[in-house]
Amino acid sequence: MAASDQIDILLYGLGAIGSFYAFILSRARNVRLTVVARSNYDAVKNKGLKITMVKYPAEAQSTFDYIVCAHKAIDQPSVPKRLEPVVNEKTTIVIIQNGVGNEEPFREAFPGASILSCVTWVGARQTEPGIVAHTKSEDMQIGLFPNHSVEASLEKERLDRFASLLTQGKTIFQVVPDIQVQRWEKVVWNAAWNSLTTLTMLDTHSWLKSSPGALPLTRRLMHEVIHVAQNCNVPLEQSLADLLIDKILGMHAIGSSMQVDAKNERPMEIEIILGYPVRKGKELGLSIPTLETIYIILTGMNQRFTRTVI
Ligand SMILES: NC(=O)C1=CN([C@@H]2O[C@H](COP(=O)(O)OP(=O)(O)OC[C@H]3O[C@@H](n4cnc5c(N)ncnc54)[C@H](OP(=O)(O)O)[C@@H]3O)[C@@H](O)[C@H]2O)C=CC1
Ligand SMILES: CC(C)(CO)C(=O)C(=O)O
Repeated sequence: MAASDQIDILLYGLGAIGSFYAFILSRARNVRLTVVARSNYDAVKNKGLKITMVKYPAEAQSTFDYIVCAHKAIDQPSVPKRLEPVVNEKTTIVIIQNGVGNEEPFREAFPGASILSCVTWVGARQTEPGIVAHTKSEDMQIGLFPNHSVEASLEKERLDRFASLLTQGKTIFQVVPDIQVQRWEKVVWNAAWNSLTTLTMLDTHSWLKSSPGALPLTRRLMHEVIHVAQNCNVPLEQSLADLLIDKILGMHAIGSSMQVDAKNERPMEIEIILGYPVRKGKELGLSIPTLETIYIILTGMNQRFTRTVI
């Protein structure tokens, strides 16, 4: 392979979703993949996978064409600093996480970089260190978080190139014109199902059947997030709430990645799923009492799991 054809990718956060997409990217031609693994470093290293593994980005001692962030968005603003040694003027950041506002700390730290923002519907879980079960569905939407200081043709080239790797990796995905629509749609879903399955420790269907108030509360919560999105100029319809409720009722009952975190007493992604919409809603003077209440209670619960991240 000519060095100029090689695409250097760093995958940051080798958990359930990171492992899934590391597998996809490892199937693409010309990709040299390096992964940053933390707690599962030894377990994965001992399996002899043909990928380069490091514990800290700086250990890679090179820069990357793409840095795929699939870590939990727990303390998002702390991550760009750790990636600084491996970012250069050609690096594109790819974010595969739930939540909204995830891109902002990266744009602030790397104002010249392109950012690709992804919403995945893959359901996966790391059952033991280094072992990941793909539990349900496979779909992803990807789009630019536009950077007006980068030429539009270059941004598109970077998007197309990454999309071609996903195609070669044989995963299901769509390139979309305004990814914020899909990010907010997914956050309406996560704000409801992740929060309510975590607070109750029930699956989605048991929660909905638990009392006559459960369905209306779920709908109210979704409507408030949609209201915030609309006021942030993201064109969602209020009818999305009923679509998402019908969607869940048409599926097997599920828990959520947040519920898994709570069961494992690990920090939960409260800020990017609830905190950002709450802050936006308050800035805009919107009435969001249900969303705010759920956010405050989950923030309290999260205190039990908060620990120092190294
Ligand atoms: N799991 C799912 O079904 C779905 C998850 N998502 C989203 O995908 C993203 C990843 O979730 P998921 O794969 O489930 O999470 P996991 O907990 O399985 O994996 C997260 C990985 O990132 C590592 N990590 C976390 N924080 C940091 C950090 N600050 N620096 C370096 N590594 C870090 C963890 O290491 P360590 O083990 O050492 O903590 C772990 O290996 C989240 O935003 C989640 O909401 C979206 C759709 C579905
Ligand atoms: C897998 C899925 C789609 C289930 O709601 C999810 O996003 C999560 O658990 O965080």
